[in-house]
Amino acid sequence: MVALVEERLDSGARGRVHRHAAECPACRELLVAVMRSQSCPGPLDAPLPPCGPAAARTWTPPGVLDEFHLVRLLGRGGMGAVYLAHDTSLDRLVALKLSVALEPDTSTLDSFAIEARAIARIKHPNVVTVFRAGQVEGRPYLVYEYVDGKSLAELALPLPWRYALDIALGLARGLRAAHQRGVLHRDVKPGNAILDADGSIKLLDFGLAAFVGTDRSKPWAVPGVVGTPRYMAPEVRLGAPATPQSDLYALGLLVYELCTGRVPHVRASGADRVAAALVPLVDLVPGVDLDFAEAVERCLEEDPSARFGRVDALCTALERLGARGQDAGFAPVRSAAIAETRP
Ligand SMILES: Nc1ncnc2c1ncn2[C@@H]1O[C@H](COP(=O)(O)OP(=O)(O)OP(=O)(O)O)[C@@H](O)[C@H]1O
Repeated sequence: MVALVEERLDSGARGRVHRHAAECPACRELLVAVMRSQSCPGPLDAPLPPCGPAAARTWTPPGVLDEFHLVRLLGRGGMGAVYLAHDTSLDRLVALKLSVALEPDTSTLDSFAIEARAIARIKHPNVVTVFRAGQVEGRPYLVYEYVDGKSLAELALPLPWRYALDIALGLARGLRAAHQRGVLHRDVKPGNAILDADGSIKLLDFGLAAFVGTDRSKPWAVPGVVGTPRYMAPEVRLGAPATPQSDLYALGLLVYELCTGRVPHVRASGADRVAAALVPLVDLVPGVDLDFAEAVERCLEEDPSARFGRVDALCTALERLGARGQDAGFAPVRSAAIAETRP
C-alpha cells in the first residue's frame, strides 16, 4: 500500500519515507488511509497525531485473544499486524491478523469484514483459508491457516522460469476460484502470495477485494483506484474500473518479476510517467519457453481486451505447458529457490 509514495517521490525521498514508515505506525497507517481513499483522511486542518517511534501509538494486543495465544509477530502490513498464534481449543498453530490502530476507522473495519467474507467464499487450495473472524476490545481480527513459508517478496530473484511457471499456475488457479465466486482480488503482488515448505503457493490478503456477483453474462467492473500502484493495471491507474483483466495484469507483472527480477514498463516518476516498451521475456530469460513468455506477455497488454478474456484461459495455457515439462524434474531447483532469501 505504502507504495503510493513510489509514484510521487524521487528515490532518496522514497527511501526516507519507507524507512520512517517502517518505524512509525502512525505514519504507516496514515499512508495506507491516503492510499485507500486517494485523498487525505479527515479534515485537512485537523491536527496530525504525534509521530515517531516514541509515539508508538499503536495498540498493543494482549498475549491472549479469546482462545488464541500470540506466539510471535509474522509480519506487518498496512491493515495491521499478523501474528503466529496457538489455537488452544484445537491445539494448532494459526496466523492471526489484527488491527493495531488505536482507533480503527470504518475503512479498516470494512476491509476486515470484506476480507473474511471473500476468503470464506472462495475455499481453494491456492487461497489461504480463513477460520474465524472476531473482535477484541473493539478491534477486528481474522484467524487463518498458518502457512509456514515465505512470501514471494522475500525470495531472491530471478527464479528459474520453469519454477515461475509452477507458481504462476498455482496463483492463476487461486485467482480463477476467486473470480468464479465473484471476487476480484485487486491487490495481487509478491507480498500477497506465500510459498509453503512443500512449494505450494497461496494467495492471501483479500483486504481490498470487491464482490461482483457470479453472473458472467454481464461484464464485471468495480470502480475505484485501488491497489498497489506498482502492480496496478494501466487502465485502473487512469481511473477505469477494476475487472478480471486488471487482476490478470497484476498476475502477469508478478510472474514477469519472478523470472527477471524486475518489473516491466519502467516509467519516469511523478507526472512525467510514460509507458516504456515491454522488454520481451526471451531477451531477458535464457531458454524460456516461447509459449510461456507469450502467455505472460499477453497478461501485460496495455489494452485489457487484448489480455486473456478470463483467468480460466490462462490456467489452461499454463496447465498445458506444465504438463509438457513434467519429466524435467524441477524439485531440486524449487527447494534451492525457497531456501534462498532476498538479501
Ligand atoms: N496465513 C499466513 N501464514 C503465514 N504468514 C502470513 C499469513 N498471512 C499473512 N502472513 C504474513 O504477514 C504479512 C502481512 O500480511 P497481509 O498482507 O495479509 O497484511 P496486510 O496488513 O493486509 O498487508 P498489506 O499492506 O499488503 O495490505 C505477509 O506478507 C506474510 O509475511
